[in-house]
Amino acid sequence: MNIENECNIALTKAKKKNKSILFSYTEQLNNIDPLSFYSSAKTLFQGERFFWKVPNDEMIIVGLGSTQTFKTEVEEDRFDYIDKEWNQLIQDAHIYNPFDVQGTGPVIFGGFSFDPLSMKESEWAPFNNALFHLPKLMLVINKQEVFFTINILCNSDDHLGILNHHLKIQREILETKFSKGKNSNIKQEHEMNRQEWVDSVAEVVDLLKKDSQLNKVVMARKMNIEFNDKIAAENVLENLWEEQHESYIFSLETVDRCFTGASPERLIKKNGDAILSACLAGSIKRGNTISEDESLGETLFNDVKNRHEHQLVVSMIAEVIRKYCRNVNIPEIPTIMKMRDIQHLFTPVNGTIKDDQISIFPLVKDLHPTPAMGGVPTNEALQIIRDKEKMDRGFYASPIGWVDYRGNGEFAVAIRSGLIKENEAFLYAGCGVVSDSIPEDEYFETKIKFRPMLRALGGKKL
Ligand SMILES: C=C(O[C@@H]1C=C(C(=O)O)C=C[C@H]1O)C(=O)O
Ligand SMILES: [Mg+2]
Repeated sequence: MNIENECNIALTKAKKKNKSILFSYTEQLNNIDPLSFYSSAKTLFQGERFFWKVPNDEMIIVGLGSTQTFKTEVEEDRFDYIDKEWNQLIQDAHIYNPFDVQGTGPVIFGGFSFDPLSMKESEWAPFNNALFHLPKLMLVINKQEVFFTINILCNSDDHLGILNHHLKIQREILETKFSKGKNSNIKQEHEMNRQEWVDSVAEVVDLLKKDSQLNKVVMARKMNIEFNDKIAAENVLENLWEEQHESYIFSLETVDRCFTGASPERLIKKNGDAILSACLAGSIKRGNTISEDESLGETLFNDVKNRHEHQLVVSMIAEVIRKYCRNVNIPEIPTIMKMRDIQHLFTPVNGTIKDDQISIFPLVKDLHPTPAMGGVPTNEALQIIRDKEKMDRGFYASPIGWVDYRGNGEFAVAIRSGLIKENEAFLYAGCGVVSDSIPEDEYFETKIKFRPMLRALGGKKL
């Protein structure tokens, strides 16, 4: 069997070098349903699963188990840390991957905390400042082609039994039929006091008015929901898939927690030397009729406050992308992106990377947080967020995504998201506050942004 021969090469290398060597083997398979694949591994791999789907379904990745987990508490350098650790592992790896397709072969999936210097809350503790899994088993569906990768860490004293063990697990999961459980019932919802939040936004508006150097601060709030029984992350994911098909759908599990959501916002994509980013900021609700919806879209497009909020994001992203890319292309005016519950101003950005040896991590590091999540200037805005928000955003509003061994990858901004922990869910929503923001309107905007997660959790009829 080819896989045995290849595994033997890795085992020999591990013996010769007297160290652990990553063995990664990719093959093409017939169709597998990604959600069933994720769900079937509940018993075996809960706490070590991830899920990723892009808006047009061109890329779906499901990872199960963890051959290696990369976690760090370092602050500023958390991006470099993951980049280095990942590079070190793949440098000596034995990789069998005959496919020249992005996302195949060994891939890590994970994300970063929003702000390592913010206050810490216990619900986020196991995520650290960065958390990535290299899965044991991974399914990748790239433009309808199905690939399956198995990753094994071979120690110097291991033998072929290690491969058989993995193949047995693989068979077990592929043969498991999963039946969807019922949604849990909500016991109670708790939001931070409305007036308190509105007041803190008003304080930020005052700061923005007083200080001409300060242009924008993104303020978020959280909602805690308690359920009668444990929440099934698989159900939430399936609901998000059905209800928010136009979004990035993601989940990242660790220990007894699952961070999941449906984000409309790409941070960065790298495919060879092609770079894509997106500016998304400025929001308005959807209309009840086509004509009301169109007229709301027009109002958004012509609204000075929202255009300003948006332009601040475009300027910053343009600067970072120009630093790394040539042939940068950014339309002069935004278009309207319509999601199920909300419409946004949207400007796509693309370019060609100048240095093709560079990985995606430095771009992620320089882009995060964009003024769609932090503010302008970044550091001043972050300090105000720490002072005024008084909560731990955890991985909310942060980069979440994947990187393959060739340095390709994609990160979305993890908004419209929530953390599920047994029978509790913590949902987050924020909005760009500028000097002409009306605090009550910003409250309403965050209310709309909670909807995708609330609906997926079986919350209020929306
Ligand atoms: C911060 C969020 O969304 C961001 C803020 C927006 C705004 O203020 O108009 C729009 C899109 C997102 O970039 C969120 O959904 O929590
Ligand atoms: Mg806004």
